Amino acid sequence: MEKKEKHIDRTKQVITIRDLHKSFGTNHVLRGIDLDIFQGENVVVLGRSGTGKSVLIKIIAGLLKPDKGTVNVLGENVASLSYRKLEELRLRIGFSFQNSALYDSMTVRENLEFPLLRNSKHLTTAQVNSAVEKALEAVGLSHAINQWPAELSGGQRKRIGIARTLIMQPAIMLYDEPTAGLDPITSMEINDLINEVQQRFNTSSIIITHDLTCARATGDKLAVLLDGRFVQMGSFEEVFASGDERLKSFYDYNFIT
Ligand SMILES: Nc1ncnc2c1ncn2[C@@H]1O[C@H](COP(=O)(O)OP(=O)(O)OP(=O)(O)O)[C@@H](O)[C@H]1O
Repeated sequence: MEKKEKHIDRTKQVITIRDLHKSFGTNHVLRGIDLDIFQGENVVVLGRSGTGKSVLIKIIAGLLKPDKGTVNVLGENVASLSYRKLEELRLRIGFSFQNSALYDSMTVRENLEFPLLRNSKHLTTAQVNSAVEKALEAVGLSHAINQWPAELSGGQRKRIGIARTLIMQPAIMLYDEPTAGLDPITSMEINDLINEVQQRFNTSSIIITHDLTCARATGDKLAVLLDGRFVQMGSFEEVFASGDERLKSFYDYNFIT
């Protein structure tokens, strides 16, 4: 799918990170990260395994505490939030993690209802049904509502996982390796879905990936993490036209025509 016209609102900063540091013992993982993400913007984070990409998104979601620096998400300084405020903030962040598996013992409908019933107890049955139908429609799987996860393909399960996240109407989506383990055609469909979610719900997203086709298809901006810092930041074309040897050394990007 061609990228549609983007609606990035550069007056609305959704995530602002300054001089972020994080160590585990002597392992100094993040060594001064700066990042700005605007409303409606998709940012792809690239980097070798173990460079701290997951640590970064866990800090953004308040699951890990920074050692130094500031992380502002949706107007809140994450490190200074009380437990209750952090819970409220997390409800506005959708996680599509590799291991965010569906519950096999629940139908698709029940999987989608689960986060709603747990977090929005005041909703009527009609409101829950409508939210489930809307989320399934957004991922193109309305017909799967009564199916079991085991009856779905890997790509369909990924879509249902994204629908389960969308049902909470997040302002920010965090995708951790969304195309990992999927064939190229299914991967392209997930890339299209990431863009559709961005267009339709005006979300800002961080997409962690090793898949350069995904990076090119979904990223308005790419940030390349190396040795705890972003060493490149820009559009796909800018980053890969840079001729940076550090990129060439670990990405065989010649397969992209
Ligand atoms: N809770 C933790 N305790 C101790 N060390 C951790 C913890 N979480 C992450 N690390 C370390 O931080 C470093 C970065 O890990 P992280 O999972 O962020 O890498 P990544 O870039 O996401 O890798 P991959 O691409 O393989 O998922 C690794 O050295 C890891 O061992």
